[in-house]
Amino acid sequence: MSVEASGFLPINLLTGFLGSGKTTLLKRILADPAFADTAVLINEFGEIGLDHDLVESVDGEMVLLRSGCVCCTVRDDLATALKELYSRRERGLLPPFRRVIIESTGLADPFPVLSTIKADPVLRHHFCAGNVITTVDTVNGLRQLDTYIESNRQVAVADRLIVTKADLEADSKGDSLRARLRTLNPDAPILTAADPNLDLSSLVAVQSDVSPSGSLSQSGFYCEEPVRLVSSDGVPHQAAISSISLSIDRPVDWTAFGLWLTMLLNRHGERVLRVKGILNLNGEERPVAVHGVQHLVHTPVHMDGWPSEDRSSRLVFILDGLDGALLKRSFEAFTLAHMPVVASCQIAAAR
Ligand SMILES: Nc1nc2c(ncn2[C@@H]2O[C@H](COP(=O)(O)OP(=O)(O)OP(=O)(O)O)[C@@H](O)[C@H]2O)c(=O)[nH]1
Repeated sequence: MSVEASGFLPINLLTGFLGSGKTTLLKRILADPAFADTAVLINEFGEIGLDHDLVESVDGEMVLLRSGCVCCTVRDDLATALKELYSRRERGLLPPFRRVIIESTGLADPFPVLSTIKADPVLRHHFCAGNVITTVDTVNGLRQLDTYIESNRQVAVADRLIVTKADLEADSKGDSLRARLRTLNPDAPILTAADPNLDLSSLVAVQSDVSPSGSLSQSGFYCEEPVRLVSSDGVPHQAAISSISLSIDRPVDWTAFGLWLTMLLNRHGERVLRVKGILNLNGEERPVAVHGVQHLVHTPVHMDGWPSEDRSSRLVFILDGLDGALLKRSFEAFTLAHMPVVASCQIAAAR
């Protein structure tokens, strides 16, 4: 039975390690009119969620994007968020979206996400599995696969693997990454994000045959026996991972900030898994989005405007074995002298 005939709403899981390009790919999908009837759930790690804003939405937990897509943030319970979304659609409170894309956190082990959908009888009644799409960063991907079990799981479960940032690396590194991906997941097509002809429809696809129960066999969504992958030292890495969120309510000096970030990543890049933020810079009307992944700092981008009334600068760091309190103190010392910084640390729970 075709998906349309089945009445099930397909769910695509968009996963991939921290900073590997999930939101970038999501924005590309949502910008395509063919996907205007999409609902997006963004699952965020860190106290200050930023992806929601970086998709250029307005504030609030659930918003209607300019493209007509629905976007909301999941902080606690994925099953509840999906049911709420479906219920609002049925009651005519949301447009009749025809698919859901879940952007997982970069630290997520995809299996619990997938089994949440499988295990819940209500969800099984309304939703079916679309492709699991996994982004892998050419610059940092091999090291992340060497170090983080979650990265291996994200690759193993994929129906489509998207290699990102190939434009920033030599071809030989891209070739090594592809070879590694092939060993972890021999079946999934490996596609390149930089390819202007990347067929988004085949990414956001659904297996053509949907059984009435909604169960699908090919996708990792319905994997009964999760693939067992063991990290090199056998230690779960989540234990050392923490996040710190910094919020600064006065404009930031770009030069001082840039110097501080460069020094931080030069010294501790291995342990700064991700930094992303929205900055209110001295002399700038529009906010600037900054992104870093380990030693790599991406070119800062001026956003179209502030996503909400909040004009404070916000930064989220995800750290592996680096003390967030020390990082905050260093930030204050370098960039803000004695300006107040509101910060909080939390221990990560990979979802
Ligand atoms: N040059 C280049 N930059 C890219 C590519 N894909 C993503 N980026 C950049 O990488 C940075 C991180 O991209 P995001 O899309 O935010 O990554 P993410 O996986 O959503 O990050 P998290 O949600 O924090 O895990 C941004 O600065 C992007 O512009 C790519 O193919 N080439």
